[in-house]
Amino acid sequence: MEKQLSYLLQSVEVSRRVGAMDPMVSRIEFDSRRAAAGVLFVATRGTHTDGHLYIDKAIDAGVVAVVCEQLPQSLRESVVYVQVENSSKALGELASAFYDHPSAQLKLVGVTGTNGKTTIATLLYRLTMQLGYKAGLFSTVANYIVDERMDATHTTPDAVNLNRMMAEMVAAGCDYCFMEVSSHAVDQHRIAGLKFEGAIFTNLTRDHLDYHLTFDAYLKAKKAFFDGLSAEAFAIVNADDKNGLVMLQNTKARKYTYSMRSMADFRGRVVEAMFEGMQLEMDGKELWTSFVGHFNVQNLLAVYGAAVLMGHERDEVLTALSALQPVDGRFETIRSVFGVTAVVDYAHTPDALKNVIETINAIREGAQQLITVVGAGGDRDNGKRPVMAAEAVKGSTRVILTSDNPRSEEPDEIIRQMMEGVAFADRIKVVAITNRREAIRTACMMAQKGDVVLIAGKGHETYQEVKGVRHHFDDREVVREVFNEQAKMN
Ligand SMILES: CC(=O)N[C@H]1[C@@H](OP(=O)(O)OP(=O)(O)OC[C@H]2O[C@@H](n3ccc(=O)[nH]c3=O)[C@H](O)[C@@H]2O)O[C@H](CO)[C@@H](O)[C@@H]1O[C@H](C)C(=O)N[C@@H](C)C(=O)N[C@H](CCC(=O)O)C(=O)O
Ligand SMILES: Nc1ncnc2c1ncn2[C@@H]1O[C@H](COP(=O)(O)OP(=O)(O)OP(=O)(O)O)[C@@H](O)[C@H]1O
Ligand SMILES: N[C@H](CCC[C@H](N)C(=O)O)C(=O)O
Ligand SMILES: [Mg+2]
Repeated sequence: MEKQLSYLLQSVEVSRRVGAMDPMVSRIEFDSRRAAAGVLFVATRGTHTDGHLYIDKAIDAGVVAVVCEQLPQSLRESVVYVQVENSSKALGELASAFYDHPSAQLKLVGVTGTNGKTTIATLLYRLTMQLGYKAGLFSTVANYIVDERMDATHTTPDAVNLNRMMAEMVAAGCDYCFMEVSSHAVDQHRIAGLKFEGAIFTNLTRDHLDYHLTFDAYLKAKKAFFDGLSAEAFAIVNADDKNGLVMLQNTKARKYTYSMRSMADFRGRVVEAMFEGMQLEMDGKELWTSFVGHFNVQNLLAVYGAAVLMGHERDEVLTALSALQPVDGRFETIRSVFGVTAVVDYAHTPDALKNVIETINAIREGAQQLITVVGAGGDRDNGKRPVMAAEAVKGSTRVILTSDNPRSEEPDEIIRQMMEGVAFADRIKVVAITNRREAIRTACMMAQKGDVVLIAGKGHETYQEVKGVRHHFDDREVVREVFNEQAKMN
């Protein structure tokens, strides 16, 4: 597949062009290490370095054209230079044009917010497939083209990979595509040039302040997604979150809300809750679902609302919702033969942790203990560490602080920072066990019949990242291992 440079540039606002040739472009790359003959190199500014520094290296590797924000001081004759105001944005637009605007050939729905994105996007994908359509998915856990699964490296891939995979979805006959839209992706224009049919907002609470620096900047990144929607798109937001309506302030899209508390276009409430699931009332009808927790009612309302707005029949959607199963690593329960329930959950923000703990406390019986095992990621927002520990202590009988992808940091230092959030009087409830396997083992050993062990933060992850190396690690495997040993010892 090749495209003429002039064709690609029709989708971009060009400030200046140097070089009269109109070469054929075989690929678009934004990393000079992948540059080669026939490539169009887009120089983008990053968080560690600046792609503009590698323009000459890319040319040495044979690229035919360079898109950049600033022209190099000395220009070479073998290439065409294209100057644009924002090259990250241009990258999205060029990638979209290169793959023949696949997002316009799909009904594309994006989900943003601090928590719930993976859950909602995955459930929409599964529900749509269940209704008989072909669909694609971009999520933190995995990407899908119809039934074909691919590991995901990011919550939202870069613009080139996004458009490449969307083109594959089109070729595979997909009508729909569901994707998570992370705040990083909006900020870095990974979604520039995409045509969205709909957008969903879940909630906004503390996370990623290492990157965005202030909560306001984080909010603005999420809102920019809604500001960029077209008038034909729908925007559906959680009215129970205080920033839900803020997302709708400047959007041209058709506006809808969902809520468990107030008047909204899509409403729902819990009739009965237990570990196995919830009986819900949605849109005036009752249904059984295999999900637990108030936050999942909000997630299911978002799924229901979006499905209805995409034109599916309400009753059919409710029937399909009832058949859906929880997403990998989200409130996954494992029972021991001694009546201990382990819950493995991806709660890695203070708000998610609070919600999961409240959910467990609402359904466990009073006399039983909740033992929480939790850590906080290295090289990520360190301000959330003490708050996560405080949330864990508030709702649990005992807490074991441990490691969760320390990355380049010292695990004990992360735990020390978490411990700072624990009031002196509560320290008696808390122990630190740096080795996550030992932490989980200890929690399972401490638990008695009827107790709940919450293992938070890693959910579906199958690795522990230490000093740049990913070691195989799976919370669920460790729990099963310990429970099996206990069963054998008996
Ligand atoms: C902080 C961040 O988001 N970084 C992303 C960003 O890279 P960067 O800004 O660090 O890039 P850089 O290293 O400064 O390089 C700048 C430019 O120079 C180019 N370069 C660099 C070196 C060279 O020799 N030649 C060259 O051309 C690079 O290709 C790049 O275009 O752009 C890259 C390409 O799109 C991403 O892979 C990378 O994600 C990193 C790996 C990452 O960890 N991102 C996380 C934080 C992230 O994106 N998370 C979100 C949300 C997670 C969630 O809550 O679910 C996600 O969507 O996954
Ligand atoms: N609507 C919600 N509100 C608050 N917490 C939620 C909600 N949905 C899920 N959670 C909690 O957040 C965790 C992560 O959920 P999910 O993976 O769906 O979120 P995400 O937005 O995709 O996260 P990430 O930013 O890491 O991709 C869950 O394991 C659960 O504890
Ligand atoms: N996508 C999020 C997930 C964090 C999950 C947690 N296990 C961690 O590694 O911090 C991030 O990269 O910040
Ligand atoms: Mg996600």
